[in-house]
Amino acid sequence: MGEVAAAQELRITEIFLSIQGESASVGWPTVFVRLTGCPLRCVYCDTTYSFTGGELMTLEAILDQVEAHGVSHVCVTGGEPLAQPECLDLLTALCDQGYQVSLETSGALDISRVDPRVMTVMDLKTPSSGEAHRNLLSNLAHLKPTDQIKFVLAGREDYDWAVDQLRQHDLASKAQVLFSPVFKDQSPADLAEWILHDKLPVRMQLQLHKLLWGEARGR
Ligand SMILES: C[S@@+](CC[C@H](N)C(=O)[O-])C[C@H]1O[C@@H](n2cnc3c(N)ncnc32)[C@H](O)[C@@H]1O
Ligand SMILES: Nc1nc2[nH]cc(C(=O)O)c2c(=O)[nH]1
Ligand code: SF4
Ligand SMILES: [Mg+2]
Repeated sequence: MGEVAAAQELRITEIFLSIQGESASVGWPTVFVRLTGCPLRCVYCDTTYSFTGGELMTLEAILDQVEAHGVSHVCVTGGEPLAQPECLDLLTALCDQGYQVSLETSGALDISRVDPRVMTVMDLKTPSSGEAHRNLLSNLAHLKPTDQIKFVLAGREDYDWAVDQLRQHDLASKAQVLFSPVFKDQSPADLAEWILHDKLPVRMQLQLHKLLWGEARGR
């Protein structure tokens, strides 16, 4: 190494402005920073284009691009953002700049070192995703009441499994719990009826950006 430490770089698929379509921040104008790469392969994944490619960017260049969009909410997603260790420094730098920062993560990587100012949205992968064996249950101990535990569901088996997880781990006492249908693979109306029938303490979610714009990339 020379005298000056190498600038930290992250591999980035895209940075774009949109309406937050998921989570408890739904509806806010938000800058999305989508990190490249994911060690999971959920069968329903709507972002497979983020698995490879991307562009190396310095932390400084990312912060500049975020700032240029001029809004106060930032969502760090992917791919699996925590698969790049430098993501932790990006999250802290965004918080230091005063943004309201959320993180979308698969729940398969350790969240214990995520800056406590970040709102973490942690997926618990359902059986139909094919990746439920990757869920890191030790993450549950690191969630704050303002964080969210998310189930993305396709079919009654996923639903029954999610209800079981909810009760077994008393999830509603740890964070807000979100139930969201896999786009086109789960009837939202059926999901709503199941939740009401069981009077579950969960928030149902539809992906607002897909209602607005379909499956367009960078939205
Ligand atoms: C693309 S992932 C990126 C962050 C992280 N890898 C994860 O899985 O949470 C963001 C969110 O989109 C959800 N998602 C992906 N494909 C979807 C689909 N077809 N329908 C509904 N939600 C989907 C994921 O379950 C996750 O909650
Ligand atoms: N509008 C919009 N909102 C989102 N919230 C989470 C997203 C994601 O891909 O993680 C996402 C996305 O891709 N678009
Ligand atoms: S963890 Fe997220 S990005 Fe990775 S395959 Fe699953 S939904 Fe897609
Ligand atoms: Mg998305």
